[in-house]
Amino acid sequence: MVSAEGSNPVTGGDANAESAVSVSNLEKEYGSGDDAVQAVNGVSFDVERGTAVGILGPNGAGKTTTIKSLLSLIFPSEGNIYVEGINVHKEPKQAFRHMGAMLEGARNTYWRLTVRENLEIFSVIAGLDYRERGDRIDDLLEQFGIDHKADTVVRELSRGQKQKVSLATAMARDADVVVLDEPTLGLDVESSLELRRELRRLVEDDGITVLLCSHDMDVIQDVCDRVIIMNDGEIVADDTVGNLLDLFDTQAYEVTVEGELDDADRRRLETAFDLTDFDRRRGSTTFQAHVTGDDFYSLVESLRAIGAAVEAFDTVEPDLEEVFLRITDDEEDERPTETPVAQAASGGPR
Ligand SMILES: Nc1ncnc2c1ncn2[C@@H]1O[C@H](COP(=O)(O)OP(=O)(O)OP(=O)(O)O)[C@@H](O)[C@H]1O
Repeated sequence: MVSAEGSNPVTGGDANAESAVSVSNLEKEYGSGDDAVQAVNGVSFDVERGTAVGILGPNGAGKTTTIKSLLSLIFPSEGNIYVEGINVHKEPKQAFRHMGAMLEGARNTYWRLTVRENLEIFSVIAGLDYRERGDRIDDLLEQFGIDHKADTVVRELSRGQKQKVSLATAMARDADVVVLDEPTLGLDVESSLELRRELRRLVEDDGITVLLCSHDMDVIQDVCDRVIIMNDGEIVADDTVGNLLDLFDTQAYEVTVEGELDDADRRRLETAFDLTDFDRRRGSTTFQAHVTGDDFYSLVESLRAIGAAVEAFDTVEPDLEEVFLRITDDEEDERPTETPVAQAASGGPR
């Protein structure tokens, strides 16, 4: 597993004083006996104050279970979670004073109440007095661009507006740590971009710590400093977005050869090299070659040997989606020692 530089693994269940969030050896098993499901298996990570961390993973990876444990909505089988140094399961009320949550589908708001009433409730919970509340609510309405909807009931808002109210209520609590589950789900491009900008602003200008779970890689790439990738209840990568992209940088090439490569040649090449995304059309064949160093030259030799004239070799710039797919595919293939992730974890080349 790749570890984020500068992060401090937590051991023995102690809170890490430097961290806004500290999760150690988290385990959660649902059910029992033959029906038992190990949803989370030994997950540990820290989130530094004033940073944004994204949790990515395929369906069933254990992301929601981790988030729900953090919000104390479920009790883990093992492990400890601290928010601002407070154990969320032993002292949930104290921990909640520091936390705001935005759950998928704006489920953390009261849909029958108006936007302003929702913000009132959450600022009362936050302990703000009457005068502070008025100012805070006006600020939030303006900040999130929903002041014109202040007296509308949440149920009647668009999806994007509901998401904004949901984030505003999380902020009404004056939270230090905001936990978000699929914050941009169902939003149009413009609203999604706006919400991403707002989240980044909260981190950079207000020093808020953000932990967000999303299937939307663009959101994670735009908002987060660091990404944790989970698979099968475990963390399989944990590093800065930049480092994870670097890990796969210049390791893939898009190769275009003249002619439509026949199946026998394709199979021969695939046996020797890691090739993907074959596309035969209009008199040429394109594929991606995941090769490094000497393998690159061997591939050129092999193409020459089968008489395939190379039209173009382009470096493929990986995005987070590519990184994610390759890391989780490698896990599925149970070939961890051959992956760049495993190499990096063992101190190998990056
Ligand atoms: N209440 C429950 N009872 C039994 N099993 C559960 C329960 N909740 C989750 N699971 C199982 O635990 C595993 C992890 O689920 P979890 O919802 O945490 O994954 P996830 O990464 O959030 O997935 P998704 O992206 O689909 O939301 C899955 O195998 C799921 O079926």
